[in-house]
Amino acid sequence: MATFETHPLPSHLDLFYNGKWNKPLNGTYEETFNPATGRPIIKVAVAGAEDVDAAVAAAHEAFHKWRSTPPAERAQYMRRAAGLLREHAEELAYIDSLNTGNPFGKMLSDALVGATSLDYFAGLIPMLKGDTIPQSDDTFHYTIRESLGVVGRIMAFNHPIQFTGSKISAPLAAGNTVVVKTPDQAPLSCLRLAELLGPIFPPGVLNILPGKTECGKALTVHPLVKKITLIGSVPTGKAIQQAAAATLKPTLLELGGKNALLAFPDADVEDLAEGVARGMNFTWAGQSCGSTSRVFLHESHYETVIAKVKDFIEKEFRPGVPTDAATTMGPVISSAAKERVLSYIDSAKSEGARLVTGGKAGTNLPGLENGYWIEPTVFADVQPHMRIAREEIFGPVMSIFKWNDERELIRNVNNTSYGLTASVFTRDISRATRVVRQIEAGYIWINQVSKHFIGVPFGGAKESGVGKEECLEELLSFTEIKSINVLL
Ligand SMILES: NC(=O)c1ccc[n+]([C@@H]2O[C@H](COP(=O)([O-])OP(=O)(O)OC[C@H]3O[C@@H](n4cnc5c(N)ncnc54)[C@H](O)[C@@H]3O)[C@@H](O)[C@H]2O)c1
Repeated sequence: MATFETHPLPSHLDLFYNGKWNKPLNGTYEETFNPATGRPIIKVAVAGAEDVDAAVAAAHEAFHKWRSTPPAERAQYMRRAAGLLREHAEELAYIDSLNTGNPFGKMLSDALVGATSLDYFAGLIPMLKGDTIPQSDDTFHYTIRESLGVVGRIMAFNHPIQFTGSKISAPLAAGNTVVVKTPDQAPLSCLRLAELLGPIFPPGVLNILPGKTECGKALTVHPLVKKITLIGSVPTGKAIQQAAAATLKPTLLELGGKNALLAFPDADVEDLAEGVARGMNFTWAGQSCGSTSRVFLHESHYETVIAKVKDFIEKEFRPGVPTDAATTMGPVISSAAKERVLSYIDSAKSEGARLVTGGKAGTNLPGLENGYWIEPTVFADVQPHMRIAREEIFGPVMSIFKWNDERELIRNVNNTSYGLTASVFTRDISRATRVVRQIEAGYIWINQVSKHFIGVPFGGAKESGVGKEECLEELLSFTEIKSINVLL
């Protein structure tokens, strides 16, 4: 098992901007916790509005040189960053599992996703080109793509190193400088990332601020921040869009979901049961925006599949020390999150849903008794009016519905203001193709769940987000088109 000795914590706990470590101007440091034990790990700086000013000024200063750096050279910087991330993936994964409670094995893949993203966007840099537009013989019209300036990137807590590695990639590739606000609850891996990657970029190009809401708000309203992006909840997305309106700042928002899995009678029940269980992402206690937390099973296989899902979950997902490579399930992020999830479990019971498995908090594992543990929980016979059917829980709680009429199924699936992901299980490709057209969601799987594929646009419909990531469109969204008209 990894330990502090084999995988040390970051040695800097301050703010990284202008190519160096800076103390927070208000002198504030706060504890960050290990959610598996409930114990504090170490105190970390909390950036305030004045620190944001200083970091943005440094990023603005660096912008003019960075945007003029030849594309091939920019790509080299990014490939070096990808290589370093890969080289240090184990250590970053260890820090993330300590600070988020997510199991080490999966955090290792997270770090590698960050590296892949840096390489992918480095490779896309040649796509930052303009057009020529035919008009008349005596004129010449063309466009160029320009970088925006300073980009603010605000992070959610569930995949800190993956998000930070991935989300700096497109804006940096497009010639922007970046100020990252780390997740409130889990800043440590981002600080280690700053130690590793910060020095390889020119000062001010990559800036990383541990901070909380005040830091996010200050970035959002700052006039020198030319685009603000968020991975977070719908209410935060709305607050950011409103605040960004004051400077007419474009936003890129990756928000929450209440995603549906639709199972048709011809689906293979073994594959389906595994897909239902895995789609809930119990490994990180259901804390994934893409989790298919609403499962619609056809009446013909309803009880059979429920029994198989229960078996699968009880065999597959067991709490354990998150830094241990064999652990398959972690806790939720905080005691507040634990209380919130438990209130949903209570509401499901009182509203008449049937508890299939789980439902309890806590674990007896030595040393983990005070962590924020909740059993993987499944409710069946859920009705559309119940709270667990309507609200994003962001915890290990799945709702199963029974259906027998396709039109009513689609109506219930779309009866939500969210629209992030969905999954359809059927062996009939014609039916799958017809059904996915009717589902109001931005990212849909057929006969699979959860996976992202670099290059395939990821982003929500309806209130689940604005804009697409992980693709060429993301790169282009960090540029602006300038049109030039020449009289010959
Ligand atoms: N669509 C996606 O790709 C995606 C991925 C992961 C998580 N999420 C969503 O994120 C949420 C869970 O993450 P969370 O609890 O960290 O979300 P959150 O909305 O509470 O916080 C997200 C970030 O926003 C900052 N913030 C909060 N209020 C702000 C404000 N007024 N102005 C500026 N910044 C502000 C926080 O400090 C934090 O860094 C869930 O809803 C989940 O579905 C979405």
